[in-house]
Amino acid sequence: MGAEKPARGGNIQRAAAAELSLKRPKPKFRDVWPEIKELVKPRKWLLVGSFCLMLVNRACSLVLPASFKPLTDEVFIKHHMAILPEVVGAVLLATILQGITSYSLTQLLSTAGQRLIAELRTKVQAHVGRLPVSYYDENRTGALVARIMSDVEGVRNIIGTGIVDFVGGVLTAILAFAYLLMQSVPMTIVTGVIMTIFALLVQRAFKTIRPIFRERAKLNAEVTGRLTESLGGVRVVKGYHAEESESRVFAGGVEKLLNNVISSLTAQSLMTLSSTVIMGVVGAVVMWMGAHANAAGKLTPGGYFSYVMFLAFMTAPLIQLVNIGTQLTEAMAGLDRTREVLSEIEEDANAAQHHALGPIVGEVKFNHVNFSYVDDKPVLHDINFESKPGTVTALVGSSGSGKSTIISLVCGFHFANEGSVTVDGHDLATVKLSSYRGQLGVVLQETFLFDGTIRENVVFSRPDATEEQFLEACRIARVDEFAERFEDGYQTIVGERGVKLSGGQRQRLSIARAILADPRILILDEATSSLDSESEAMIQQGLNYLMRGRTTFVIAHRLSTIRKADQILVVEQGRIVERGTHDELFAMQGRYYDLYTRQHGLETNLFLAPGEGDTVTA
Ligand SMILES: Nc1ncnc2c1ncn2[C@@H]1O[C@H](COP(=O)(O)OP(=O)(O)OP(=O)(O)O)[C@@H](O)[C@H]1O
Repeated sequence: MGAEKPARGGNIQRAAAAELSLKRPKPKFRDVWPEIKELVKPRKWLLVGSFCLMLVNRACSLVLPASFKPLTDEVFIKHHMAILPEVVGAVLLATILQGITSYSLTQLLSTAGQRLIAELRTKVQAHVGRLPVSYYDENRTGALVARIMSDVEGVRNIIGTGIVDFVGGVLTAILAFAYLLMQSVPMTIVTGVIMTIFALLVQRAFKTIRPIFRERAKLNAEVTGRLTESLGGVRVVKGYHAEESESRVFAGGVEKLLNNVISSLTAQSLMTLSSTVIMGVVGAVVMWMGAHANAAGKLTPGGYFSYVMFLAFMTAPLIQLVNIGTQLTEAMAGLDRTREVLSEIEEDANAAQHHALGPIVGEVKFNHVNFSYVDDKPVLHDINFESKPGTVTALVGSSGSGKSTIISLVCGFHFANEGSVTVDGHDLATVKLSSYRGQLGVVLQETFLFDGTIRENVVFSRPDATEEQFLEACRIARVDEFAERFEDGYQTIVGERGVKLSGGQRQRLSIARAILADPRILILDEATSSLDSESEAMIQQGLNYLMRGRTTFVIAHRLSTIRKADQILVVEQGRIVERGTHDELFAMQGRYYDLYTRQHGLETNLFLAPGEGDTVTA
């Protein structure tokens, strides 16, 4: 059993992810092929249709160069005017068909490409949402945003115009090459050799450019991530007058990005330069050899012009391939990173976590739990306690002692390395987390609010709540008192992270949210900040209601909560050093007594452990 648990799995997952990223420094076409196949499969017929259109399009494009031979040899030189209408008619018809097919291709493929981006974004976001908390601990928000929004952008080139243009280009080149061979074998062999060298150069250039693109996406994510953080933390930035240093950090990131773009631009312009030179060389060779072939009576003037035109038709797609190749390279790099994210194991995908919980009563037990975030750095040691259904367990202790970690284990964010955490007798490591989390409610110190309305923020925990249930929750949590005073009532926008509300209002809102969720197990991380006594009283009333009949875990700071707790666990350096009720612990005159009496003189209703708040040791 033990070996299957996701806690160990968590470390294994991390190691596997690290190993995977080491193993895949560069995406190869065959690596991303399964993904491409998956994307292409539902759009098979669209692509088949597009290829047919492409065939017509490319065949039509060859009519014009082919017309040069009869036009020059028959019409211009021999004045056979009878064939002129046929030649002109064929050219006109072919051009019109070419135009129509080009238009349809762009329409069909661009729409399909954009739709694909939307689908892929939704898929990646949903997957990221289902990943374990440990994944978020290790990845920056900005990087995740880039994974979801930018990385999938490039794939439009795979389904979109990129791949069809690519194949179309190759097809035209082959057709043109066959025609050239029919006209003059020696001239075609010489130009063929030069073109092959060019193609090899292009391939090398792709190899150089690919890592630059990978690096660019990484830099982009870093710069965007830092920018998001500094904009989000504007109050701290301004409070410390750190605008300039933030600007410097940003400028540094932008500079790196610029250098990256410039290095890829250099490679791209080198490719353009070499393609121009190659065209010149091929042109000169053809001119030289064509003139000699004409003098020897082996090539008519019409044959020569038509040859030159076909050559141009063969070279143009080759040069176009440089562009499309770059786009495809970019798309593959993006797809590779997307695949990396999609290959992360979702919380509920762990085979060991198969047990779907029905409604629970909320009996939580820690059985000799040891836990570490990082190997060899244990955070919890032999944690052993039981919380009976409907009771309050308060956790107190110094900062960094492991209180939040215990709560994380109750929430199933992390799992015990040794021992087990059980809910109603079921080991959380074997439980389908989606069936458990629906019965869990959290009210955290850092209230998490969206930039939406008060209503949206409350019903977030239960989107299908009725109007009565919503209003009842707001009334119990005393949200009604301030919400109804706003001009827009419950439709008032709270601002990013709730900046337009006071600390107390934010807390009341998050209590309403938890009341509406009606959880069996409640997690409370009380705010340490002093609130005025009126707010405090209101919040306490809401909390009292909320805690009633639920198994509550609270990182407690308010004495009222602690006094009322059925058991208090005093945590120090990852161990429970004392346990009991307030009266029992107080009478013991141990660590709890110490913490309590030291702080009591400073705060009347606030219990601050050492290291928390602005405490002065008495
Ligand atoms: N995601 C993490 N990765 C690695 N170590 C962590 C992580 N979260 C916490 N820790 C470490 O685990 C230890 C316990 O932290 P925890 O947050 O549980 O303490 P706490 O008692 O809740 O502290 P506070 O009261 O200050 O919030 C600390 O040493 C901390 O550095």
